[in-house]
Order: sequence, then structure tokens, then C-alpha cells
Amino acid sequence: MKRDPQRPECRPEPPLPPFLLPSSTSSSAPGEAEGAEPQLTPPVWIFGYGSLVWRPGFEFTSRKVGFIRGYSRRFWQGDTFHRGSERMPGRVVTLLEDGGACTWGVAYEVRGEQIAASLQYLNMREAVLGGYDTKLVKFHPQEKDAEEPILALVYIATPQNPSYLGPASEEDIAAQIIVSSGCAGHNIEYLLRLADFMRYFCPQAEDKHLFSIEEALISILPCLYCTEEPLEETASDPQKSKS
Ligand SMILES: N[C@@H](CCC(=O)N[C@@H](CS)C(=O)NCC(=O)O)C(=O)O
Repeated sequence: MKRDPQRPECRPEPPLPPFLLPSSTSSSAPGEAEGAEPQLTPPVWIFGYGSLVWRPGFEFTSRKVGFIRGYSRRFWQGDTFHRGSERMPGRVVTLLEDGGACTWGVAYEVRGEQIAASLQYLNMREAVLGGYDTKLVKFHPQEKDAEEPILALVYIATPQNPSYLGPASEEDIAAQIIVSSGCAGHNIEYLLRLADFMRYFCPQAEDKHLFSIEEALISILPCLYCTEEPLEETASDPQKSKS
């Protein structure tokens, strides 16, 4: 896919300074480190790259489409609550450290009372229910005139969390998504909404993993994308509409 010369090339990011944000799997919300001052200063930016791109679930002041460097998005996290069950775990996305890669998503700006409310909500949704930890990353807005990257909080499910499923073929991932649903809805919806986000908001970006799974899912369930014959065809040949 042709890259837009205006867009910053995706190259390895220099390491971030260490920060004291606790792992959000601890009982405290991110930013409430035991005995240490939180490193996030208002306004706080939260980067989403999975369900957060279409369903943040918290109030925010503004949002920007953009990317982070050094990570690839992978359907390698199991989910037995939002998009799956204990008996049929679903698959949702996490980030894999990958020096030369970029992951596109949405960063949300939260201010004032929105900060504590969003972090408490996400601590429950992502950490407690989802097994995700928090990290700080540099977010690059897609606006061409965007100068500096923005420090943002991101939720990542590491291989150490109990729901981590790890790599599988795109076909096996699609087959697992097809049979999984949970409290937030079907796992198919999760995949297709993420694929639609990338098509409409980041058409210049590549995500072979995501679109290969979507293709595998459509090859198993062609009805998902079957369309009626174009009207103009049946109009020109009325016999067709009778078949
Ligand atoms: N942390 C990623 C992934 C978050 C994610 O998709 N988490 C799932 C599982 S815990 C979730 O919140 N699902 C809600 C839904 O599927 O609507 C993001 O920033 O979007």
C-alpha cells in the first residue's frame, strides 16, 4: 500500500524515561502508585487500539487519530467476559513489542474530573476484567502539522497475564472469534468494528494481521459480506430478479 510521503516514517522510538505508574493489575487505579507520586500530569491522554477506538466508555475532552511506534497489534489476548465466556474464550487485541512497527488507534484527552473517572473505569474494564497492564507511550497524531508526540497511557496484555493466549494462525483465530460472544457482544463485531475503523480512519496504514483474520472470517462466513445483485443488473434483465 503506497505510503503518504507526508506521514512520519515509522522508525524505532528512543526509550521513554522510566515512570512510576504502577501495573494496573494492582488493586489501585493507574496513577495511584504505592508510596510514589504518579507521573501522569493533566491533561492525561489515553491511547486505544482495540475496542477503545469505537467504545471508549468514558467522558473525554478531545480525541485524535494517530499511532504509536514499536508495537504491533495482535489478537493474542483471551477474553472470558466482554467477548467470550469461560467455556468459549474470545480473542481481543493486545500489543506485541516490534521495533519497526506502528499501531494506529485513537488517543483521548481527559481533563479535570474526567481523569479519575476514566482511569477508575478503565482499571475495572481493562485491568481487573481484562488482564491488561498500563504503560506510557509516545502517541503521534496523524495531523500533518502535529509537532511533538504526546505522552499517553496505554493498556497492554502481557504474556504473564492468565488470559493471554499468544500466537495462532489467522484461520484459527477467525474460527475462535466466530464461536465467541460475551457481555459486550459477539467477538465478530469486535473484529469487524476494528477493521472498519482502520479502513475509514487510517486507510494509509497497513495491518496484515487484522485484515488476514477478517479475510479468513469472511471465507468461513461469506454471508457476512454477501450483497444483493446490484439493482442496475436486475433492472436491465428482469428475469434475474425472479431467480
Ligand atoms: N487495550 C486495548 C484493547 C482493549 C479491549 O479491547 N479490551 C476488551 C477486553 S477486556 C474490552 O474492553 N472489550 C469491550 C468490548 O469488547 O466492547 C485498547 O486500547 O483498545
